[in-house]
Parts: sequence; structure tokens; C-alpha cells
Amino acid sequence: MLQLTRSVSWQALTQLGEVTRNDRIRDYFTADPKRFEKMSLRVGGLFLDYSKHHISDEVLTALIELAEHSALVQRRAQMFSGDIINVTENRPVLHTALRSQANMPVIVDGKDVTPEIQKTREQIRAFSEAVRSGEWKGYDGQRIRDVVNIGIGGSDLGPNMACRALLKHRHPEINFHFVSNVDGNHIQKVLKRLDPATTLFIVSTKTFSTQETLLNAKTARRWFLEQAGQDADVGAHFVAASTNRKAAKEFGIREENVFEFWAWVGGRYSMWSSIGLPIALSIGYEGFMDLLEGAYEMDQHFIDAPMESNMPVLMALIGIWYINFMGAETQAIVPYDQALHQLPAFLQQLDMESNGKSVDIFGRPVDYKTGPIVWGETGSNGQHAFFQLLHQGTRYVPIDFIASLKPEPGTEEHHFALITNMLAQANAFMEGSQDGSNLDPHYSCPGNRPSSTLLLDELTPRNLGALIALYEHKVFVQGVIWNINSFDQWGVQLGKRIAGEISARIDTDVQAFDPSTQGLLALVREYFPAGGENSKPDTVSTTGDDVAKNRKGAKAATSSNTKGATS
Ligand SMILES: O=P(O)(O)OC[C@H]1O[C@](O)(CO)[C@@H](O)[C@@H]1O
Repeated sequence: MLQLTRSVSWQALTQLGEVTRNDRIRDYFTADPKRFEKMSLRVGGLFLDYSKHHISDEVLTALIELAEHSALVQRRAQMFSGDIINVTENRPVLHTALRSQANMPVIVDGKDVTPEIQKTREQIRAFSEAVRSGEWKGYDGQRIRDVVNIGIGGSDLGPNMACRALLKHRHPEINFHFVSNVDGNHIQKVLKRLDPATTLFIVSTKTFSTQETLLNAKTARRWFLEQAGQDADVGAHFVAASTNRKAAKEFGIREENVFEFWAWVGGRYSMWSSIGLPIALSIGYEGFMDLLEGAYEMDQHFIDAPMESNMPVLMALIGIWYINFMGAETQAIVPYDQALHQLPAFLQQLDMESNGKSVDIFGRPVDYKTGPIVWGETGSNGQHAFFQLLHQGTRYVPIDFIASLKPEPGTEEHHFALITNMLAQANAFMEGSQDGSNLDPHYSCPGNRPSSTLLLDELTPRNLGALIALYEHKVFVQGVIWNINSFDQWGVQLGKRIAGEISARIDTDVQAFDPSTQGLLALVREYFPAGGENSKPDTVSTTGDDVAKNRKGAKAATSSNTKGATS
């Protein structure tokens, strides 16, 4: 198989990179007054302007050729039909099946999985309606007023981001909290404000073996038992979203309150599954379905639209242009919308865990750059913090500006200021200070900094679903072109294994670790006089005081974390 960097398209793009560097983006508009019309497109409620990029017509044509000569069409079909494209975990990648509105079978291991998807959707509907209506009662007969999602990574970031983005649609009598960090202060701060009798915990973990989540869940359970009910009451206050039904049951969660999903849903792609339960509880089942429908609409566009007018394909190609041919190292995400403040963190995991790879799908080292460092913050806050570097620093950073057009009633004046600031920034990044040559260099902004502008008609569940699916497919397309596996995450397993080893050995045998780690462990040990025995990451048992059993479980959890159980 021909190495990517030796392909005709890659070589052509490399040459174009050399010459395009000296172009002024502004001049493209002078040469082609129709550039904005040509380089913008709408899909449903999303509008993308990609005209302010360092991309000539010739570059765009060459990028599209790169996509056409890649395995994209074939791999896209394989993903949607359930072929095993996550080769290192031997799994299909079927988050798209979770949001499908087509009445078509999806076959995994010879079995149609759509009835199971429907069954779980129905379970989510019934449960969310019961909790939202107050029909679901806590142990002393009161309704639920606080929902705490305990999860990390893909079992936190998606629902957390979506619940915050759609806060205005939230149930007025239920508050939502997200606990992810194993830092005990995170959960303590949340629990301090809650009444156990009216609190529902969702233990969200694909594997039910993630140390941080199990420790937080155990702490929540102990807090609940200390203040409120008995073991038998746990079932009314704890539910789980997991592929590991057995471990969830061992925790004390009632069989009927385990919201299942499946190995073929990757953690960072799981907000469309039971991991989206907090979203359904917050905005209602109908709203959750709208989110899924919006994503499905983007899926259909991704499948049907030709490359040159395919939004995720274009965004992927623009990214590849900057990363592989223009020397960019990072991609900034700047939503001009406070409700989207968790979006950069969500996209960080989506992109960096998916495409942070340096071997291709055959395990051969790649000789080109893959996924960028994704970072960002809301505008206008970022504007008054890091934009200085983007305007006048030495780095070349493409930016995605994101905003919704429709103002919230009562925020019109603010919303107008928000949007005009975003447009001003995008303009300033491209144009620079026009009279730059006459200025003191300290005041001069060179411009020629590229950006996309993504506008949502309104921040609705449907448009949010489409936006997230857009980025998912962008990441997928890039992974296909780079010929890497975007759906595993072996890099994060190593640290998990060593954490297990450190807590197991701190009392006895630290010689196996490097001298720096040994030195640091000696300092840590001073604060843990009882040693590792009292501070090991206990996992859970069905009875609150079963310490020995917990320890055994911790070891099992640690080893399953490092071997088979991947999210
Ligand atoms: O849902 P789980 O199994 O607790 O895993 C949480 C997260 O941990 C990771 O495996 C890596 O840290 C993510 O991919 C995943 O989203």
C-alpha cells in the first residue's frame, strides 16, 4: 500500500503549502467577489462560513482529491453498517445507530441490535418521565429535586456539556450536578448542598471499572446511607448507565434501573446512549429525541452530500491543510455563547482521544502529523485573555468561532454585542491592521489568521445534536485520511495500570519505580502513615462496611481496567 506522504495528492498539497504561505487571505476575496457564497453552506439549522481560510481554489480542489483518493467512502459505509473498524478492540463503531431514525436493521455479530436500542430508549422515556413528573419517589416518599451524574471522560463530558448548553430547556424543579474528579473536594462540595431524600445518583460508566467513578460512587453511597436510608433504599436513589450490568447490580443498583448500552459505543461517542440519561431527565425525553434527530440529520448529510459540499468533510480537510501543510499545531474552539462553555472540553476528548495516535491501523509509525491540540474558551472571555497571542504572537492557530443567532428574550442587547464582537474578531484576525506598514510594530496586527464561523439558527437540542455529530464526523474523516484508528485509546490505559501498581506497592516495594517516582512517593508516604492499605482505591460492595471485599474488588477493577475493559 502506498504511503500517504508519497501519494500524488499529498505531494501536490505539500507544494501548494509552500506557495500559499505567502498569500494574503484578504486577496482571495478581491480576486473572487463570490468567495463567501462559494465557501459557505447550510445544513439544517447550521451555517458554516469557511471563506476566511488560507485556502485558494486550487488548494481546495487538491484537498478534495485527497479525500476522494482516500478510503473515506468505503470506511464511512463500513462504520454505518457495523463492520469492525475499531480493529484493535475488535469492535464495530455504531454510535450512529443510536440516533438512527430509519427503520433499518443494524447487524452486530449476526444479530439486529435495533430492538435493544428501542428497548433502552423506551426505558429512558419511562424513567425520565417518572422522575420529571414526581411519580418516582425517594425512600421517604418525596420527589427527586437533584440529579448527580457520577462519571468521567465520555461518561461525563457529553451529558455535562449538553445539559449546560440546553439549560434553558431544563426541568424547573430539578437541579443537575456532575461529579467527575477523584479529588474528594469535588464530590464533597456537591454533596454538602444536597438532601439525600430528594437526590438521585446516576453512576455513569461504560466499563463499571473506572477507579475515579467507583470511588466517587462509593462515597456518594456511604453519604446516602449515613444520613438517610438503609441498604434497601439505595435502589430508589442510585441508577446506572453501563455496559456492565453485573457490576452495577453488585453495587446495589436494581436490575431494572441499569440503563444498558453496548461495547460498540465508544465512551466519547456515548452521549446518544444511556449515558445521555441526564439529558433526558433535564430537558425531557422529547428534547433528547430532538437531539438525536439533529445528529441523524447530520449523519444523512455526511452520507449523501458530495465531498465538495459535505460539511464534516470540508472541516476535516481544512484541519488537515493546517496541520499537515501549514505547520499549525493546535486548533482553537471559541464559542461565543456562555451556554456552550463546556464545548471546548468535550471536543478536546472527542478529537484528542480519537486522533492522538502515531501508528496507522497496521501498527506502522506514521511520518506525518495527526490530531492537533484542541483547546479553547468562550468568547468574549477568551478575547480578554489569550486573543493577544493569536493576534500578535508567533503561533499560527486556526480558530472555529461558534455562535447561535437567536437571542434569548431579554438578552437582545447583550446578544448583539456578543455576535458583533465575534464577527469583529474574525475580521480582525484576517485583515490585521490594514495600515500596518505605517504603524509602530508594537501596535501592528499582521492579520492573515484563518477562522471558520459556525452559526446555529438557535441553540436548540436539534441543532446541538447536529453540531456534535458534525465534529464527530470531522474527526472520523481525519482519522480515515491519516489511516489511524480513531476509536481506541490505549494510551490512557498505561497510567491507569501504574496507578494500580503504585497503590499496591507503596507499603512494600517501590524499587520497581524510577528514582524520581520513588523520591516523590517517600514524600507522599509521610501524609499516609497507615500506608497504602488505608488509601487504596477501594471499589464498592453492596454493604457499606465490607472493607475486605472492597479491597479485593479494587484489585479486580484495576486489572480489568488495564486488560480487557476499554471504553
Ligand atoms: O465510562 P468509563 O468506562 O468509566 O470510562 C470513562 C472514560 O475513560 C476512558 O477510557 C479513558 O480515560 C475514556 O475513553 C472514557 O470515556
